[in-house]
Amino acid sequence: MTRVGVVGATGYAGAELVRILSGHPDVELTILTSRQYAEVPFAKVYPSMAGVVDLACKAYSPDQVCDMTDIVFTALPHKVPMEIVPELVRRGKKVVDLSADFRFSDVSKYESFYQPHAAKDLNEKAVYGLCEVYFDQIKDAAVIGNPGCYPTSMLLPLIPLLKKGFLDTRTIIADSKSGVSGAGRSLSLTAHFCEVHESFKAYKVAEHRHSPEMEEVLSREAGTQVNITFVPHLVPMIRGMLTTTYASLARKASAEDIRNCLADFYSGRPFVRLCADNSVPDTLHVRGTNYCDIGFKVDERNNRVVLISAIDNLVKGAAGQAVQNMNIMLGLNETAGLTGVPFPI
Ligand SMILES: NC(=O)C1=CN([C@@H]2O[C@H](COP(=O)(O)OP(=O)(O)OC[C@H]3O[C@@H](n4cnc5c(N)ncnc54)[C@H](OP(=O)(O)O)[C@@H]3O)[C@@H](O)[C@H]2O)C=CC1
Ligand SMILES: CC(=O)N[C@@H](CCC(=O)OP(=O)(O)O)C(=O)O
Repeated sequence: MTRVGVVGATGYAGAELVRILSGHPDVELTILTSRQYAEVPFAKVYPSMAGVVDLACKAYSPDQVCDMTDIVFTALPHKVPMEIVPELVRRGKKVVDLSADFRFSDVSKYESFYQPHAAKDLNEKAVYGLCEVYFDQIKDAAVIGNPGCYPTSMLLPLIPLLKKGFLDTRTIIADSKSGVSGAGRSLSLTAHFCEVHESFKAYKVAEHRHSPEMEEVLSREAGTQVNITFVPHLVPMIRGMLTTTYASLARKASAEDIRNCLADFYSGRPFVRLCADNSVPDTLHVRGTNYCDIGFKVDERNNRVVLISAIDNLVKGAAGQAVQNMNIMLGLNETAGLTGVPFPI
């Protein structure tokens, strides 16, 4: 059995990793870390895990984590992983990092939207873990920069069409709605019940830190600089993310052309589902799963395509994709641990 540790296990993304990994057939969870809950049983922090997870959290110690693991997930705030991941890798561990610290090829972009980078050499070797696009590079990677939730939901429908030249790359607008768990477990006024319940608002309009992440990947895949306008919204639900992306067509394309392009690209890929004609993705249909559901409409009057995608921000947008990356890195079945049947409602 491969031994697995989760650093930052008590946050929402970390806890979701614990949920998925505790049901994984090929790995054993050996260590969970947290500062606030050191020595506290994980099932006391998350009572739903009683009888499922019997580990107590530990304060982070690199020696202990290295002794007890073969692969480590870091589910920590940005900036913390770049301080600890280099030592883990030096000591032979594979790492899947859920923060933005290892997502950017161009470190200057990271630095202009986040902070100075303290592990530039390692960052050069890291692979962007968008599994359906970078499978071959992920197989051999020592460090994965697990994609952001908004980028995952927006890149999956766009990339196949971009690569086939269907889109006018100057016209892309993406509009996303996220559940509040996307903001993490730390207390904040923004995520306060009275501030979000019965509320629906945009935030960081055209200046969210995920825009440069999306643009870097889109530009790489299109072979030309792509700039987008991205507007995130917060909606009063716990988990789920719905993204609507609008782009002008660069050439005439029918609904059949768009469907064939998406279907070809994702043929045989277990976690991307194309919706039937005239039906649209719904966050309810992917709740708790690693699926990304994609629907689209060709707006013929305006020569535009409208793409709609739904993911669970904590699963395909974070922990599920991280486990999918681990499976690919370890040569396991890509779906191992991720095949739970969706809730019908
Ligand atoms: N929530 C989501 O939907 C998504 C999250 N992510 C990414 O996953 C990572 C974790 O996010 P999320 O779970 O939401 O965040 P949370 O705030 O819920 O959890 C953060 C975790 O890190 C620990 N932690 C916090 N500060 C530090 C620190 N300075 N040093 C060491 N440990 C620390 C916390 O435990 P303790 O304080 O006890 O140490 C906790 O376990 C982030 O990088 C986030 O961007 C990515 C995609 C989606
Ligand atoms: C609803 C909400 O607040 N969402 C977070 C993004 C989710 C996330 O954790 O993204 P990273 O992995 O890049 O940090 C935000 O807008 O900051």
